[in-house]
Amino acid sequence: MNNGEEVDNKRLHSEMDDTEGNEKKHQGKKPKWSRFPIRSRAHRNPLNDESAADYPVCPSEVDWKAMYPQLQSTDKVEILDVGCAYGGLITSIAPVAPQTLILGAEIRARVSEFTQSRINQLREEKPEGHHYNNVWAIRLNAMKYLPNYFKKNQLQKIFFMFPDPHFKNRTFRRRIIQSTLIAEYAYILSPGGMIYTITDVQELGEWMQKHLDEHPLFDRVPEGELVSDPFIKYIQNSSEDGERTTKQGLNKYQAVYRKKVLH
Ligand SMILES: C[S@@+](CC[C@H](N)C(=O)[O-])C[C@H]1O[C@@H](n2cnc3c(N)ncnc32)[C@H](O)[C@@H]1O
Repeated sequence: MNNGEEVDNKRLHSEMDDTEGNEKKHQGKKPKWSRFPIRSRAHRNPLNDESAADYPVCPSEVDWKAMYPQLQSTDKVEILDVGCAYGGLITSIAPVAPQTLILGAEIRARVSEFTQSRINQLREEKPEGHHYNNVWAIRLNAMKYLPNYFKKNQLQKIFFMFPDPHFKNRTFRRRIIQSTLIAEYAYILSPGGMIYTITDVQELGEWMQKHLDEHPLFDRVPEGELVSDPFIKYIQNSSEDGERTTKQGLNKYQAVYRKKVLH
């Protein structure tokens, strides 16, 4: 058991609680980026991706200071958004968890560059007085290179918001939630750390839940417990797909899991 890491997760939630006033201030005042002036192929094949030479060999080789200008030596990323696209979720939670380093991982290079420009602009404009120095996004194929960036037990939260559904049987192995990858997510998550999933595709929701339910290192967090989770409303509406599905009135299938604390 690692009490330190469990406490960290509680600290993170209380950070969100402490900033409730701050959070209210931000509601409905999120910077508007209704137009995304880039075109990028909607899909890349994550299994056919670039070579390992494009990535740092291990977490200590990553230039974190270049991403987070106010980084202190003990700071580390604690929240990861996999498939962050244009950064809707990460830029929404940055002001309400101001002491926490948040990273978005996006496989499409042009999209991650766009998200970086968005964050740089937020850093300049400081809407609502927040500095946005605690958030960044990188080009990263999360199906292959997460352990190059994150140490064992490092993260408190991983978000999978509206991942690509890959509908055809022959492309199921491209889905971001599956047994071998869940083992990798478990490795980089702290004991008590959480995985958040949401999709508007029922079949994919059932797939993600089945695979996470079956994994011995995770327990599903009961819906009742999520009522008091300060992050839950952000997974519903703050990413671009979250906004889109809300506007379209689509059903959303969410499930949250906690990594077991083994004694
Ligand atoms: C359907 S979009 C959802 C975007 C965002 N999460 C949202 O809720 O609006 C899925 C995103 O995941 C990205 N993606 C797909 N496979 C990925 C991978 N292996 N690693 C990182 N990003 C990936 C895609 O490029 C795309 O931007």
